[in-house]
Amino acid sequence: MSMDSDQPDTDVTVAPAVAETADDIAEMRIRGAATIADAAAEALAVQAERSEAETPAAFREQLRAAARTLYETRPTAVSLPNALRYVLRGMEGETVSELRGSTTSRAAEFRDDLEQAQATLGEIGANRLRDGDVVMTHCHSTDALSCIEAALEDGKHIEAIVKETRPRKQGHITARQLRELGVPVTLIVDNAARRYLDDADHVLVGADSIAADGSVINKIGTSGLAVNARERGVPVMVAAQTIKLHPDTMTGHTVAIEMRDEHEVLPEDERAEIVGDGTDSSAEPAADDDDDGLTVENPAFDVTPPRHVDAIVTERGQFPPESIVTLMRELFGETTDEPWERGRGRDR
Ligand SMILES: O=C(COP(=O)(O)O)[C@H](O)[C@H](O)COP(=O)(O)O
Repeated sequence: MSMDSDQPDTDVTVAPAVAETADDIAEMRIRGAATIADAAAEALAVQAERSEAETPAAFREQLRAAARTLYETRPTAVSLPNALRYVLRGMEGETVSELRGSTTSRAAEFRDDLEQAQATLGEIGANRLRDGDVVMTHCHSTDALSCIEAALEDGKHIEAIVKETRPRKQGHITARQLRELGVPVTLIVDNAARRYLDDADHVLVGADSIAADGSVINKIGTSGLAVNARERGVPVMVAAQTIKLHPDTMTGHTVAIEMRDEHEVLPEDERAEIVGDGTDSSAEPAADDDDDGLTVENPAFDVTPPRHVDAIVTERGQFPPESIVTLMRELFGETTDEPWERGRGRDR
């Protein structure tokens, strides 16, 4: 699924609104796998609507360029390339007007389906939650929240233990939305999760990608939580629409884990408190002028092996992780080529 950055840039105009959406995704003003997919489809529709291309070939190349711009923002949530692929495969027609119409209606269809899938998934996931259950959440997942919302609509009382989720504290978004739904929330720091698992009936998380072997790629900290939950006997439920299934993993590819800026973990002033400002002559000399000897790593996601997951809940039903590959084959076949690479990279 790699983009071929050695290809020469063609003179293609990407609508400013598309560049803005790409920036919002990269900077996490738009975040979460389903929300990213929705925004990407919307951006392609905007590109189609605002295109001033005079020929079908120019129109197609603009749409592909817009897709590449969106694709290059964040690497882990497969819902992004899946959304781009879906919309571009619906770009059909002999004239610019036909191409515009087919692309915008395909994007609208995608966005409707996404919303419907989340609602259906929520109803299926809600069946796993009993009246009075306590769920522990990690990060902020609209798919996971859909399960809780559906359980509430069924008249069940649900409570939540919400992990803060350092460094970006997406747990605060989860806590706010659960409170808006009237769910009693206990907010904890990530390090308190094992202690509070004794009070939880389920761990409920979302996913950015699901691999063919049933591994779940989600916010960093999910795998440790799942291991602890297994040790405590608390079932781990992953709420993930089929847009999260990663087709390339069927042919042996791994999912790229995004490494984000170290300043999310350690701002400059806090770094200075650790390494000093260079005026302490007794400090160990640095290896070179730029190296203060302190490395900060900030992986945004991790991989939870299937043996630590009890169920993956999709809009097509719930699956033990090991059998998710059958659904992947049914939905994707074996194709993994990217329509936005045509005319540039390996498909030229
Ligand atoms: O890991 C995250 C978000 O990470 P980030 O905040 O870095 O984007 C979410 O659990 C999944 O994306 C699922 O979310 P949803 O169910 O809404 O698709």
